[in-house]
Amino acid sequence: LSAWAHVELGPPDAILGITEAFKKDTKPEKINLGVGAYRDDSGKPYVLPTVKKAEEKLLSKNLDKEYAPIHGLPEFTGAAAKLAFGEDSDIIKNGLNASAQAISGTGALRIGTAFLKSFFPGSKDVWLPTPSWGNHTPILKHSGLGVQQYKYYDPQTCGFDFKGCMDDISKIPENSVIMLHACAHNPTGVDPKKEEWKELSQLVKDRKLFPYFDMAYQGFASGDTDRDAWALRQFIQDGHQVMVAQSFAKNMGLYGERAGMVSVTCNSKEEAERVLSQIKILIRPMYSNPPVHGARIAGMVLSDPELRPQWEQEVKGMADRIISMRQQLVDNLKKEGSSHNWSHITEQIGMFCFTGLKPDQVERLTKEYSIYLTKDGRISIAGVTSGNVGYLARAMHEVTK
Ligand SMILES: Cc1ncc(COP(=O)(O)O)c(CNOCC(=O)O)c1O
Repeated sequence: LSAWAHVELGPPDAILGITEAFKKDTKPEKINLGVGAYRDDSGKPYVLPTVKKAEEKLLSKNLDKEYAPIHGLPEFTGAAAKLAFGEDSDIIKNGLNASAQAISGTGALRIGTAFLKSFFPGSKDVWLPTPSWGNHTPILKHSGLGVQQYKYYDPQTCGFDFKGCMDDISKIPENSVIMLHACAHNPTGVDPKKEEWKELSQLVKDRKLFPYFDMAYQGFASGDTDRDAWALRQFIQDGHQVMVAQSFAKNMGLYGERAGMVSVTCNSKEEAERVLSQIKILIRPMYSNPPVHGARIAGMVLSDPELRPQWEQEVKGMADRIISMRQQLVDNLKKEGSSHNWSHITEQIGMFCFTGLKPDQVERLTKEYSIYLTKDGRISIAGVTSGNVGYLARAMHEVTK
């Protein structure tokens, strides 16, 4: 008898399953709105010119392939910390961040939650917004933490349930961890307004909660890296100690290079050294040390005086295309004669849009129009182009009449 006779077939990943079905579809007008990766206006993946330039510069340096330090390449971690906290922040000036390069944003969350499991003095429950990124719960479970949820999205308005969120957070037991999406909430695209963030910060402080920011889209949401880090920096300014997970998958297009970082803010440089020493002890038996290529690219793009401003323009270009597609989709829905209020499509921000379409309407979009999206009505705006936005609007109008 085989040792694996008992192993069951696991459920397919919901998002990858959509891409499989999309690939099998032979209709020329098919559209894939499931994938959470940027596409240019011709529907192709986009390698940023500054990333290509950085790779050429790296190649000419004839670098070796030696191991990186357990906590990553300093030329990457230093630059990524400045991007998150701000060049002239106290955190950076006083060396108060314990930062470790991670296997992209997922790895940053995995290491950060493993650190919380071992060292967080309070509850081992982490509170997620409802809904949250599908991978948050499995990552928390892998780290042996509990998962709880607080209200966040309002299906009535397809917007932020600020009141429900505040009510739920005011009931979270003191000394718990609360996960917050720094910008471009996945899957809803719904972000709190600045005034709401300020009230959330005060309440999180009153409840003595520990904020864990997931910042996977800095620069990709609004087009401005400082604007997208505003909530994180506001919380720090309000006196919170935070943990933050960064990803360069979207804002630098380094999806498959797996460049990310986890940071913990501390009360002194000495404390940051103690914290980092324990994070390194967690990393060593997990994967020992991180991949160097993506980190070298990201570190160079962020630090090179010629590449950095160009990158800021390129990430703004991606954000602007997404924002323009949101507007064009709403304009086309109006042109089709839809009487629904679609303003949430332009009020939401980042890669994704929670359309408010019901499962049966999603079903019809796929079956009758070969438009692929997740059952919850989430569409990746990156999959919308000036070439298919008219067809998408017509189909959405037809199924919501
Ligand atoms: C909120 C959030 N955190 C973290 C991450 C981490 O991504 P990575 O590990 O690629 O950096 C992601 C990437 N999600 O990818 C799109 C999707 O499938 O919904 C994310 O959306």
